Order: sequence, then C-alpha cells, then structure tokens
Amino acid sequence: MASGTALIYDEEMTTHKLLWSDPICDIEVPERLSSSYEQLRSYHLVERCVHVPAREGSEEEILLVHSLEHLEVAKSTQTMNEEELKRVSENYDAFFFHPSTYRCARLAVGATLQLVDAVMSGKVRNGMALVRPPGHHSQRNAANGFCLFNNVAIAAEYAKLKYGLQRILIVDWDVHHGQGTQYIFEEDPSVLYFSWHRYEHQEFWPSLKESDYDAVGLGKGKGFNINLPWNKVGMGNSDYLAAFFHVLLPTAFEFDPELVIVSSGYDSGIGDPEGQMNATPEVFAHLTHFLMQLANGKLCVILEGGYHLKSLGESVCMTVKTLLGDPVPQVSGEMAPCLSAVESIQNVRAAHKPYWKWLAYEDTSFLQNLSTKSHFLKTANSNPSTEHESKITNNNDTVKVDRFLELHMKNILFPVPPIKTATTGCEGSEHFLSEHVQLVKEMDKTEVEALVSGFYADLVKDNKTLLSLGSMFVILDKILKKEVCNGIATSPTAALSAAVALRHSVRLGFQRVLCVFVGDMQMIPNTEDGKMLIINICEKEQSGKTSCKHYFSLNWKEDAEGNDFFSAVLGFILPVAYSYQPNLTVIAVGPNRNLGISGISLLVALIQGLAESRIFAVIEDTEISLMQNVAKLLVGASTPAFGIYVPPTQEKVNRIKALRDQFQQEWKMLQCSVKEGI
Ligand SMILES: NCCCNCCCCCC(=O)CS
Ligand SMILES: [Zn+2]
Repeated sequence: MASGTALIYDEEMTTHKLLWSDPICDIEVPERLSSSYEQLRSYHLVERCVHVPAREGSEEEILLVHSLEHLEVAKSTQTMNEEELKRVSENYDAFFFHPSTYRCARLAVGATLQLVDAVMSGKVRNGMALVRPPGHHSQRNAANGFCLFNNVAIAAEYAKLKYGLQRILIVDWDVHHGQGTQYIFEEDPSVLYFSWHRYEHQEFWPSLKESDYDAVGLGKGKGFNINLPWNKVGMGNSDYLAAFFHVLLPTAFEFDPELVIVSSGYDSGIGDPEGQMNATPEVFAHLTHFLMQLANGKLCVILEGGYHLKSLGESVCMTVKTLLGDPVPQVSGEMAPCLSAVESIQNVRAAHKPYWKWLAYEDTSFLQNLSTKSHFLKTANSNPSTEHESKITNNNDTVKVDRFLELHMKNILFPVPPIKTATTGCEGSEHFLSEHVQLVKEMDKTEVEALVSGFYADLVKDNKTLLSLGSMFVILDKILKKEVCNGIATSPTAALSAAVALRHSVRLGFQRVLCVFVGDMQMIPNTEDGKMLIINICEKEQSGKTSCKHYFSLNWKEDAEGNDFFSAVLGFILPVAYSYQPNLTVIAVGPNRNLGISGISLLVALIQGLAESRIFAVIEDTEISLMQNVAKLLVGASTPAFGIYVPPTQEKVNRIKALRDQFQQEWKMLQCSVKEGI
C-alpha cells in the first residue's frame, strides 16, 4: 500500500510575470506560488511531504497535446523584447508572455508529470504540484486565460501512454471552465472530464455555449464530459458538496478511474476577485477527501487558478493536510444548496441520464413541463431568499477578506492528534497495530456497572459484555478529549453496545451524535431531542418504527453480484449526515448484516469527512475480517476496494427518492431537483 504525499514546487516558476499594464492578466502574479509555499511551511506541512523535484517537460511530451506550431511560437518568445512579447501575447485571449514564460511552462508540465510518475510508481500515494502558468484553458494550438501548455491534459495523455491507463478522471474545481481540457478530450471515453464553473447563463468568461450542462461530449466521448454551470455568484460550501454528492461522485464511482487528476483552481474560493464565490478553505479538504477514496487513493492535485493570496494559501494548505491523511475539519455554513445550484444539478443529471447507469431511473419529467425555448430549467429571475447571503460585502475588499479568513481559520486548524485510532485488545487487532494505534486498557467492572445505568443495566448479563462496554467507554472518552481521532471495539452484542455508546456520548457532552447501524438494531434509543440521528440500514422495516426526522430505517438487501450501495451512501446517507453536522459518528455493525464488506467500507471511508473524522466503530465480535477492514480504514492505512460496481435497481432508487422527497425540507443537502411550480 503506497503511502506519503508528494509536494512539487520550484521557485523558478515565479520568474514568469507581466511586463506591461493589463487589468485582465495582472492578477496572475508570481506571489501566488511563493505565498502558497510559505503558507504550507508556516503550517509545517512542507516537512511532512515527500519532496519531488520539478523537471522540464520535453517537447515530445508537450506534443502529446499541442501542435508543433504552438510549441514553436512559445519557444520563439524566449529571445523577444517587450515590444515583440506584447505583440505575440495579443494574439491570444487573456495571455501574456515574458522571456521566461516558455521555461516556466515547461517546468509546469514537467512538475505535473513528475507527480504522475511518483504516484503511479507507488513512491507516494498522492501529491500536489504548485505550478504556474496554469493549464486548463490552453488548447492544442493556442494559449488562453493565463495558460500556455495544458499541464493536466498532457498528464492524462502521458499516463495513458506510459502506464496503459484506460480510465482517468479529471476533476476541475477551478471557478472557470477548462474549455481547453474539454476540447482535448471531448471525443475520448477514457478521460472523464468534470468541471464546475461560474457561467451566469453564458455571461461570464469565456462565455461559451459549450460550457453549459448540455455539452456532454462528442461521438464515443458522449457522457464523458460533465459541465456544471453556476448561474449565480456566491455559491458556497453546501453547493459544492451537493454537486459532489448528486453529480460527480456517483458518476466517478461508476466510472471507477485508475487515476484521478485535479485541475485544482482556488478562484472558486471565498474572496477571489474572479470567482466571487463564498466557499471557505476547509471545503477543499472535503472535496479532496472524497476523491482520495477513488483509484485506490492515486490522486494528483495540480494548481490552476486562485488570485486572492490568503484564500489561495489557506485552501492549498487544507488540500495538502487532507492528502497527508489528517482529520477533515468541520465544514462551516448552512448546509443548504441554493435554488440556482439545485437547478443546475438537476439539469446536468437529466443531460447525462442516457450515459450513466446510476441515472437510468432519473425522473426527467420536468423537461416536458418546461417551455421548449428553455429546454431545461433556467432561473430567469429568482427571489433573494433562494440565494446565499454573501458573507463579505464584496469579495474585492481584499483586506476585509484577509481579516475574515484570519478569524475563520483560527478554529479550523486543530492540532492533529498523534494517535489516530484507539482499540480494545479485540482479537484480530494484532494485524493492524502500529504507531498510529493505541491499545486501551480495560475499565474495571464496578466502574462499568456505574456507567451502564438503569435501562441497560439489566441487559448486561455476562462479564464479556461488561468488559467490552468498559473498553468502549475508555475509547469514547479518549475521542472526546481529542487524545485520539477515532476508535474501534468489538462486542458480543453490537446493538446493546451501540445504544449504550450513544447515551454515553450524549452524556459526555456530544451535542449531535450520528449513528449508522448496519443490521438488526433491536433496541432503538429515543431520538426526540435531536441529539442523535440514527440511520438503520436493515433488511426489513424494524417493527413499527417508521422513519422520522432523526430516525431512518433504510431497507437494503445487498446485491449478491457486488456493491450497489453507492446510491444510498452518496444520494442519501452523506447528504443527511452533512445536513446534520454531527460532532461524533458511531458506526455499528450488528448480527446478520445486510451489507457486504465493500459497502460498509465505502460507508466508513466516506463518512470520515464528518465530525472532524471522529468516529467510533463497534463491530459484532463474530465479524473478524470486517473489523480488520474497518480498522485499517480508520488508521488510514488503506483505501477501500469497493468490489464490483452494481447500479441500483429501480426499486432501490425509488426508495431513496421517496425518503428524499419526504425529508429534503428538513435535511436540505438531499435536494437535487426543483419541485415544479416554484
Ligand atoms: N471582459 C473580459 C474579461 C476577461 N477575463 C479573463 C479572465 C481570465 C481568467 C483566467 C483564469 O483565471 C485561469 S484559472
Ligand atoms: Zn480559474
């Protein structure tokens, strides 16, 4: 299992700069790179990464994507004077040459390819390349939007050629549409390109019709180009997460990439003059964490845009911290996507319905009810209540944004607990013991009896249960005190242990405890006070207990062929969990679980993004191999193997849709379609 995070940075890429006045290009400054690197150092993140040197991309590598003419023009600029540089630059939309631009662009390509090699060779698990000039706007025969060579596109072609890859996912979370990358791969089904971007109904640069959601790819590439346009500014954390839950992740898991490359632009973050969006730096930790679960963790993050230096630096640090396996900080803000975002999500799901199995049963009846002109949903005008209030009066006030971020980041960056996982001496644990795991001593009998009060006391019959409860209390205590990040225990009666753990956690002071219980829960605690939210994944409805705001029974029978649980985790469990914003997650697996190990692994892997990654897992003690799998995930030693992808049946899709329709007003992250007639 590869481990470690590469960081690629070469100061020489700061020499490219604007020599004349140009109000469009003057935001792409060398300090973008140097201040991001300094910020990484200030958080002691550089020293925790594996340093991989940059190199020059060769002409041959650049020709994987670009024309010889384009390469020659770029090369010829090295010896030009300012006058000539200006003239050549004017041939392109929003690009400037400097005598060192060609050299820097080749270093940007080379740095990117060095990262691909480090990840594909297993030298590291993932990594980030801090490069400029950026790449995603550049095209086969043209520079564009500050980009000369398309670093990420060259990396994808390079990886296909050198490593024989057949499925590469490119995620472009920059606030601009990477039209260059789209043009390069739009007929190529081996490269799935996803981009969200400020669009405002084609008003915003580069103002292209082909940046809209109905540009799904061409020929064999149909379905492998996904555009999610933001038709309003001020999009925030909830909109970005909703886009991942309801568009990108279900597609990505079905695509099952062998490598994930991110066109990582941070102009989609708060304070950026280009993006005018509201998303705060910690959201990039969540986005990164989700993508780390794909391709067995092989993830290459390549810098694109990002022009507010403080916002850029904080977002880069959040990304690298997560790549290193640190706990994911709580995401801030109201977990409710705005109407315009939900419309775009609904439109792109409808546009891609013909190409993806997970969308086979998508309800696109809304298309019939719309005037043919609009063809899809468009917010001609929407009342302010459906938009986000901007956290900052206007993003252009840099100092104001600096101060906001100063305060905002203070309570985000907690010290990473040295020990990630605590466990009892449960059998099988010897397999994963490492310096990241702490064995907890048993608690003595009398102390346990004192803690197992009233209702449960008479349920605790034998000594074995008592002891397992004891060590559970010790683990919960350590998690609460942040001595460890997460914990795992086995129990002869997981249902009882989970119920006791929930009560104990609330008594310890956890305000919102999420419990995901797989199997027959038998005893269901009272969730009236909202201090617990229970999602019981069981084979059949628990006797008489119907779903309500804080208790869901999700009937699911695992598919014998493989793992069909993606739609439940991505389309229901995560949206509800993120809406609830728990500060502890308890995941319990009881007797006769109705989910496969890969479905449970998916659940554990993705749910670590909640509650600052504070998870307590309690597993029926008969489930040794499951316990080991879960323990390895909690320690961060492995990324789950999700088994064979099986799309959900219509019955299962309808079951989730029914729960979504019933609860999307309470848990707004469930929203992925707009009710007609609003
Ligand atoms: N009225 C014309 C405005 C043109 N604006 C061009 C902005 C290019 C931005 C490129 C970028 O950020 C790469 S990530
Ligand atoms: Zn951009």
